[in-house]
Amino acid sequence: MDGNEIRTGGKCPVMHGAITETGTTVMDWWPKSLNLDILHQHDRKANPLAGFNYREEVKSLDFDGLKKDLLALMTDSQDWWPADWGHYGGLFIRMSWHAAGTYRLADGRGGASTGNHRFAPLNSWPDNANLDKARRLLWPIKKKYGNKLSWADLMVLAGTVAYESMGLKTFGFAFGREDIWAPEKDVYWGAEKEWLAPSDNRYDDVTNPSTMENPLAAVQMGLIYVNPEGVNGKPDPLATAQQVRETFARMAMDDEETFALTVGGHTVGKCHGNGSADLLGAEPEGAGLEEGGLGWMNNTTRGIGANTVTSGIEGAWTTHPTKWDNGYLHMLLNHDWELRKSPAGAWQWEPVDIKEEDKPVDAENPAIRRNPIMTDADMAMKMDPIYREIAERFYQNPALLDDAFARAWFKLTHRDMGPKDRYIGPEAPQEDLIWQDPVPAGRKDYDVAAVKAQIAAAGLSVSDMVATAWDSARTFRGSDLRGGANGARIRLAPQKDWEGNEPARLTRVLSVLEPIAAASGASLADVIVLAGNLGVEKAAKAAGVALDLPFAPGRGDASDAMTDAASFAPLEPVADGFRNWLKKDYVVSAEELLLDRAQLMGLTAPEMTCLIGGMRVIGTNHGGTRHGVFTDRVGALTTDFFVNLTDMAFKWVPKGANLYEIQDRNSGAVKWTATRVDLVFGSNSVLRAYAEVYAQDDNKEKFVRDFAAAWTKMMNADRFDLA
Ligand code: HEM
Repeated sequence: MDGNEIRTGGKCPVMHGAITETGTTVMDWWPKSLNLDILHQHDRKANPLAGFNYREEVKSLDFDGLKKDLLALMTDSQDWWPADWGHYGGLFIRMSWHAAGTYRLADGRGGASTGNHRFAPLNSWPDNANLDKARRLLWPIKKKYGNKLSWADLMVLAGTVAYESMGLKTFGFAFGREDIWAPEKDVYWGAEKEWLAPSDNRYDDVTNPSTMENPLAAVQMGLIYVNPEGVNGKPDPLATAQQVRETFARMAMDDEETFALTVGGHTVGKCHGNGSADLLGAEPEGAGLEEGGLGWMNNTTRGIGANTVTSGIEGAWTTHPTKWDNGYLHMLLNHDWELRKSPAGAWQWEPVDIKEEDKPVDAENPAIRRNPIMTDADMAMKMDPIYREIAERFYQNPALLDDAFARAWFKLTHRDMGPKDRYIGPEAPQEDLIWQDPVPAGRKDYDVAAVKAQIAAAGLSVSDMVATAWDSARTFRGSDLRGGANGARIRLAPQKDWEGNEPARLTRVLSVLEPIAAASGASLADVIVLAGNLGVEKAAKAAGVALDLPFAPGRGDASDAMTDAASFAPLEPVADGFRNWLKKDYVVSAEELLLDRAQLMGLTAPEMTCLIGGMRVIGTNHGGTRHGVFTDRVGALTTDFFVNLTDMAFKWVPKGANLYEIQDRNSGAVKWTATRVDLVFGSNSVLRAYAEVYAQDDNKEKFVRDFAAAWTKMMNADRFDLA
């Protein structure tokens, strides 16, 4: 049935006029229109626990009781989904890893911190087959601990406790991941329209993994990482090694971490492919409602236990798959391996020759022994020279693997939680780790008013102060809670040299602010923000509005030693619609980049509008250009940007890809120049509606107040100590 049939009183006997299915939305009619929805996800109205403060409440969780219950659950096999060898550890670990492993460094999106694994598309990715069962097995625990335990925390904890129950000394665990209640709308998982479409779609050259489209990290649509059977399903461990290296690097893992994770991951559990994938029903999102939200059901034969089909590969990696031991490297390094097909028809490596007692027993019948297996990615750990060197080293000294794995597992599962101050619970590790971007606490006891007075007397321009504070704060992204003004990393490499930070201007401004910080005891991070606030207040005053921005001291200054310069590279802006700047060789549409950045910063569409309108009249434009200044009164926080944008006295004339002239419609005289980003606020129907609000005569002061609120939100975005 389609919409026309309903409206013409056609075939549908029941009157209903709402669009209850996607497929006929505005975005379908005009696929190129800006998806402002990404700025307004996770509405309070969709949250059944609105007003509930998870991060406070989880502190009173019965941590010990929960852990005991989880340990008991590990070996409490259920008839509806029996545990392999009577232990669910492998399944739960795979669930935790798949929840966390979608994280990618490039934009910080993905990862385990929101519980997104419950929702589409992730709940139905081919690679997540049968993890719906893992979540269902956890339901009694979730039910018991209720609101005090989020799914997001539980899914990561289950894998961590599984490792403990199998004998690994973990590096710790932190609670504090708050659940979302609807699928994320902002995450780009790839352009393919078909699951597991060939890798070639997302590489310029599939033989050169670094050419994978950014910000993607997985090699095919619907996979978390690489294809276990080889590049495009063709076994070749050396080629797979290259893809593993790139994929894990995009998840922020180096060679040793990647090796430790793969080896440690496959030290326990098994692959499932003892049957035919053709007998499986649809994935959860596409399955009939009688499946109760589960997917991949085999309703024709016994498709559980030893007959489960998940990846299609069949077998365990080690002799004792429910024990944390050195069995994986023992198996991998001491046997020759040959390619065979699993019962489900997947490529897998099996030992040419193996002693009977070294084989793992069947997952259900201990009287039968089965061949161990290696995936193509496992073989990469032996065949690739760099991984091989690590393999030999870790095999000789298993304690190295224990430590490397425990640390890498902790990083994998906590990377997107932000700084360690946000960790909750008795087992949260205290050690400073470089990937947490540590920042020491700054002083709060200095005389803020006196410092502000010194800045005011130092003679910096409004534009200098506002632009520097903005550049310091704008790296913040809510996706993994990195970046931001705290730490004043803008004075350290690599940030101080980023083109978008205008190094010459930055050096000049910092040379004024640094002595003020040093003399007062305030951190430079605080002084930069204070200067920005001062600039905004001056601009408001010039527009006739008295403004006294709130300021909370206490930011700290980070050090070079605790800054992993390489991992900051992805935070570099290549475009900043707020500062009206786009790297010259960047071809993506400027307004899409603006939207992406606003989403990462956590701004709503009205907040984004205010900030753009304010920046344009304050005149912070990159390099001091006049593009998009849009006012004759630069430096005053007026509503001129919106007034002039909506005034029919002017016409917009394209002058190149990104530039426009704003001409007087009658005389043709050029008044100002603008960029695409400016004009989107006059042309997009929604953004124009916002622009009109601020162009109205009665909202001049409201604009200043709204700008101030959005500005303050940005300056404090990374003040987790204030939350
Ligand atoms: C190098 C990339 C990796 C590849 C290609 C890969 C591939 C696979 C495949 C094909 C399976 C079988 C799934 C099934 O049929 O049930 C599997 C299972 C598993 N993987 Fe990985 N994996 C990788 C990395 C990891 C990592 C990093 C971890 C955790 C740190 C991990 C932990 C597990 C566990 C515990 C299982 C067993 C699941 C069970 O017993 O039900 N894997 N992996």
